[in-house]
Amino acid sequence: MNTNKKTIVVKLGTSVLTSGTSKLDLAQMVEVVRQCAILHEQGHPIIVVTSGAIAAGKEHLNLPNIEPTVANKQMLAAVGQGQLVRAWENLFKIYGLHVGQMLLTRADLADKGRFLNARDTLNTLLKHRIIPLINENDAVATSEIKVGDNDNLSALVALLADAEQLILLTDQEGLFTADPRNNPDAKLISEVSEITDAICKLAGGSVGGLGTGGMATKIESATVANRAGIEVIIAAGKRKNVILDAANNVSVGTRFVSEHCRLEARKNWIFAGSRSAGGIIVDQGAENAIVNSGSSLLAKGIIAVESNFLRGYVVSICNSKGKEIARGITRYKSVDIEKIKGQHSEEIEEILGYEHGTVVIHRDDLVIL
Ligand SMILES: Nc1ncnc2c1ncn2[C@@H]1O[C@H](COP(=O)(O)OP(=O)(O)O)[C@@H](O)[C@H]1O
Ligand SMILES: N[C@@H](CCC(=O)OP(=O)(O)O)C(=O)O
Repeated sequence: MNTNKKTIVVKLGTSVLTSGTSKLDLAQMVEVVRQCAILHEQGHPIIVVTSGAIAAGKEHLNLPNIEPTVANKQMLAAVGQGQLVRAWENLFKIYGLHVGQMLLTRADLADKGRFLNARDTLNTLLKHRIIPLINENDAVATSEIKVGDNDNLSALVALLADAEQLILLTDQEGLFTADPRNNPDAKLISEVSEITDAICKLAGGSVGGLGTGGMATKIESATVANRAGIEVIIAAGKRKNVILDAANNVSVGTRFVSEHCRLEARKNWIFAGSRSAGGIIVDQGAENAIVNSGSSLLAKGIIAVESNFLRGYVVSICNSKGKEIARGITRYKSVDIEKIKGQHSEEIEEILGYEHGTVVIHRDDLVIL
């Protein structure tokens, strides 16, 4: 991919999608779609994290004042998610674009194997130039497996997509020195270079009754994304050309600059975040390909597997002398690798009865020592 293209996650809060009313604001949504379509046309992969299912459910059932119990919210989400996606689908269709829905929970992102499955789906949608539309799977998620708010979910999606930028669109121009709803003198903070305790204390909850988490969860989101080297912008959804400006580095809202290099952050995660769960011994050809040519690890070059591990685990890659040469995230569990080692990639499906792609460890998930 051209290096000028950046993967951008755009998160829309309920406050933006409804413009503070009890209905989806289609005029506001089409404006978002127009901007996403321009960036898409320029070749930037765009992912939309959309709230608004519960609001859409209330609108569809005409129950604006229904009690917000867990059961009611799950019912509203079950009804509203379809309405929400249909609205997005019809609007993106104006620009000749397809959308693909992904409903996630924390469990999908915390489990290593499911994380890879979700990442594969996301990448395949992007490869086919389809706009992923992501929301939490509210209809089935209970508090134990929920992320709980789409600000944090969008940071996890940005990590999943290895995005460059996360744009959180809300009903305020950005982070203020105090909640502007009840502090008319509050000032907009245009740039945050470090998320300190003082910054966290400025951010209050949601008082409008539409959104979840307010500014506090947006700061949590920015913390997670910044740590992974992803820039975060909090800005007003209704500001003209807000997405285009944010993507083109025009000053808008509050920008959280990340000092971490994305690649370094990923390497740190592969090293520090997870202990190696086992080892894969490779032949000389595979060693050369990985170390000198930046290639992925194929089954063909694997001689042996040590210890038991599952798909998604971090494993060591060792040469035939037992020296660790790299570490990476495996797409196949050890028992599968045992069966496919030394074989051509095209044979994987026939041997296992399924496949998780043609490589055992993708070069993006590999760190050379
Ligand atoms: N320091 C702050 N600066 C800006 N907004 C704040 C701040 N503290 C709390 N808020 C509140 O956060 C709200 C936005 O969050 P939320 O209601 O969850 O909306 P969304 O649906 O966009 O996620 C604002 O309407 C505002 O009242
Ligand atoms: N998943 C929920 C929204 C949860 C949420 O975080 O809302 P918001 O603070 O408006 O982004 C829904 O679709 O209604």
